[in-house]
Amino acid sequence: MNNIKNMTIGQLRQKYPFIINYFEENRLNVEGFEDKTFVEYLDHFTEEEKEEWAIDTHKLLEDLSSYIIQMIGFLGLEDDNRIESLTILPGTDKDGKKEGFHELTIHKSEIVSIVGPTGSGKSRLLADIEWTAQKDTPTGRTILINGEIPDKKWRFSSNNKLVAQLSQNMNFVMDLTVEEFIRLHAESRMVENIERVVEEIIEAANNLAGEKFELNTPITSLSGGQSRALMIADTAILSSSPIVLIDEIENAGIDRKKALNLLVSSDKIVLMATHDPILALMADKRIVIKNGGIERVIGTSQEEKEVLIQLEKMDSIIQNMRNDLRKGLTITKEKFLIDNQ
Ligand SMILES: Nc1ncnc2c1ncn2[C@@H]1O[C@H](COP(=O)(O)OP(=O)(O)OP(=O)(O)O)[C@@H](O)[C@H]1O
Repeated sequence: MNNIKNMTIGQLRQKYPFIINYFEENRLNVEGFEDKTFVEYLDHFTEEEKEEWAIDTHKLLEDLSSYIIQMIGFLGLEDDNRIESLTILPGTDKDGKKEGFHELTIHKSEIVSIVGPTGSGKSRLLADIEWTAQKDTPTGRTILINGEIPDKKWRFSSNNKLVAQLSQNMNFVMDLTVEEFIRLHAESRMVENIERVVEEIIEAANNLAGEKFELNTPITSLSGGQSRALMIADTAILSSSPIVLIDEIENAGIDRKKALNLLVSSDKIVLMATHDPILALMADKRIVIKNGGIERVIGTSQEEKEVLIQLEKMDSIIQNMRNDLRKGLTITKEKFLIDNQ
């Protein structure tokens, strides 16, 4: 909260859209001062003006902080920037044996992949994080937020979720168009410039999806890949959740690299369970799960990053081939010969 004084009015309005009401209530016209801090704005009044309009700068500044704190409390919103890290403390594997790591802390803008055989417990780890487990799940793990035991409110608040889940089954049942869906979400988040957000989300989603869709497309008629793309764009741009959990993004028919970049660029902690080598190596670290327990945590090496570049080339060949086949074209050797040196 200390940095309110250092934020520009534009930044304040973006972070706390309700703040326009404060300016209105106090009959302060801040137009044209978006690049100035609130203190700078108040300083622009002359002594005569302050007297004439009874402007008490000191009080206005103090009231602004209280107003923001009260509104956040009232609306059940949280300052998501407060989340800097997520820590996993070990529990036990399926045989009750202690897990093979001491503690794992993941910071903002980090991507961690979760690998392991089918049924080994990848989804269970994501579920532990979502529930902010406190030795009260089958694994006995403990989840800390910013190094501390998190408030239980995270578990139950629907408006203010710690975690956004992007799961394989993204079947919409609501009878809404894409635009109505985004608007509804934007309104519930009290976004100021809804039009802009709607535009941004549809653009980002179409950038991820193979086939473009329109604002008036009913969400029930989106393909699996398109609804995935919409949810990822919506989560990156509009969700207040600082942690994103992804279970199996691979078959979604979207540009996986762009999707991850979009999520990470919005300062989120991203954890994804995956069987896909490209996604596994794109992460900064990977958690290896075996028999229900975290066996080890591996940092992605420089050599692996180099292999990843090759893998991405191979992948783009496959993607192009897929697109050509979809378009009814034939496959030629020249176009798809892999240069393997
Ligand atoms: N440490 C554990 N102790 C007890 N049960 C566990 C543990 N870890 C996982 N399980 C259980 O094992 C089962 C399989 O786990 P899970 O569904 O997480 O596997 P998965 O790795 O996600 O599989 P897939 O790759 O098929 O999606 C679940 O019922 C889960 O609750």
